[in-house]
Amino acid sequence: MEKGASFLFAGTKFNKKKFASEIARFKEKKDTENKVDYLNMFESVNPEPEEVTVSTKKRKRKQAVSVEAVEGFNVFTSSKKATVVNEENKKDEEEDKLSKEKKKANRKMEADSILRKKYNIHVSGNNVASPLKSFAELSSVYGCDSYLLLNFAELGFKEPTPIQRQAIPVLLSGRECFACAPTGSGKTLAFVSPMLMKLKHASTDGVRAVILCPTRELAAQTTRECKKLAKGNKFHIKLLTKKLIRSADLSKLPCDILISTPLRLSSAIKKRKLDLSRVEYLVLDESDKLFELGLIKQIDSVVKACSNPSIIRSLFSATLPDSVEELARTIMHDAVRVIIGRKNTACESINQKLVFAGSEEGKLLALRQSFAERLNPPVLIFVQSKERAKELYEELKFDNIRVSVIHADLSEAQRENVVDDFRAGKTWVLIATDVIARGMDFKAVNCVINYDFPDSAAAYIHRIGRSGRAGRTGEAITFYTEDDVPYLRNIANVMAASGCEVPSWIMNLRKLRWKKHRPKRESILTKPNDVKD
Ligand SMILES: Nc1ncnc2c1ncn2[C@@H]1O[C@H](COP(=O)(O)OP(=O)(O)OP(=O)(O)O)[C@@H](O)[C@H]1O
Repeated sequence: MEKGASFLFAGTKFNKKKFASEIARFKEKKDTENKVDYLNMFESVNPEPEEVTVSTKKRKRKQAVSVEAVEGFNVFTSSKKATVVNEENKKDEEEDKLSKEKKKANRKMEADSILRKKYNIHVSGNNVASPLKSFAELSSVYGCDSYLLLNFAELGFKEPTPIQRQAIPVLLSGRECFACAPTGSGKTLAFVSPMLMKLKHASTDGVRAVILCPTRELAAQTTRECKKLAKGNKFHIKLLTKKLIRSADLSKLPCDILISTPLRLSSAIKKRKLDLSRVEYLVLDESDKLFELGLIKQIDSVVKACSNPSIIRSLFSATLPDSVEELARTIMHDAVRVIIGRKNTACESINQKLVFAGSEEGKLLALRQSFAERLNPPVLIFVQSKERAKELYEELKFDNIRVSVIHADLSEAQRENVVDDFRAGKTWVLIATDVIARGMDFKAVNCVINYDFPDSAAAYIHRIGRSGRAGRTGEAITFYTEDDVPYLRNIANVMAASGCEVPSWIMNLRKLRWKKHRPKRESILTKPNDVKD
């Protein structure tokens, strides 16, 4: 049979030349009819619903293209159509991809918010990185070197604490950060680990990261913690001491991480001993303390000296007043705010009590009585001045308890020894001023006694936070006299917010705007100072 001839005419001789024009007309009509029929049929059999998923649409278009290709009529029309359909397919694929991405993003957002709810993590800011499910994610998601995870394991850290879950990914994602989390909740690791991860290896390119701490003791402790976490990597981690400033040409000193108090660092900057223009990370630990009036100039000079435009700054504290946040925002870019639990509250694992002692003499009696009944060392006692610290030490040193004292009149070495002895359990009771109220991590302090009423709610939170650390329980006893009653309500609010019982009469007191409360108190000494035993 001749190619293209109809089956009906098989065996019949047909003069095609003679009937050429009719054939052409007939064929043309038939083509169109066929096509219309086919399309009509397709539309009626498969009416497209108003809302169809992108993939069903695509399938239909694919079917349409394949049927047209089999029919083989009008090559130009169908190839043009195929191009249009191909473009539509491409668009569909893109839409498909976008919708999948959107769904994935929604699922991620849901999972993030479930995790945040579980750990009482509150964040504000755009595109905040997901909280960590485990430390293992540091390696699977962020490519963390194995030494760091080994160090966590060696230190017995199995799970990240809530602040670590959120602040670490925020910092690793290159964002600046305000972080407020309870005392003893692992903030140090939360800012040191991302720093170590980002710095990757030791270098001799000058200072690359700076951590500022309000006191020498805290700076020394943070240096030790940094070194423990960096074990296995050869980072140069330096505590800025007077000796170091005197002895070394700091500009040539290999130093990846420099830890200092603001005063020491700003004086080294002033003497042009230090170049901080390459600093990539700046952490202000106990940031609200650093932003207090006395330190603000020094902080300002450090912030200015860290002039690298891509620097990442972060602020960490257990207390973060709005005024400090406002001030800090002026120097930070697009910072993420991470709050664990409620801002400015005490650690919930501390059992807090208020004790009316009547007078100064009453306080000493109450203290001796409580030690006679039950002394559960280590115990930390806070007083409001170094003079009072010395007086209380004089009273207690012959009481057959291993007591020691720390205040600003001791030399750096003496202070270090006192802290070491207390850590080692050689002393049971340590009398202190607020110099060690912040950040100091004495592992298992069982009880904090506020012998003198604290001068602010923040001071209260930090003082009692020396116990009940890393999930342990602790006890806090606050003595008060008539002089302190007007300020009781402020402390009672902190107690109530962390779930402690407070007598209703205290909650009914008028709330005072807190001024620094350091009333002049009668001497603690029961004997004149010059009478030697
Ligand atoms: N993931 C973890 N698991 C268990 N313990 C941890 C973990 N991270 C840190 N710690 C331990 O918790 C204790 C408190 O940590 P850290 O001193 O960093 O607290 P902090 O939040 O800075 O407290 P503060 O507000 O008083 O300065 C330390 O002894 C530390 O070793």
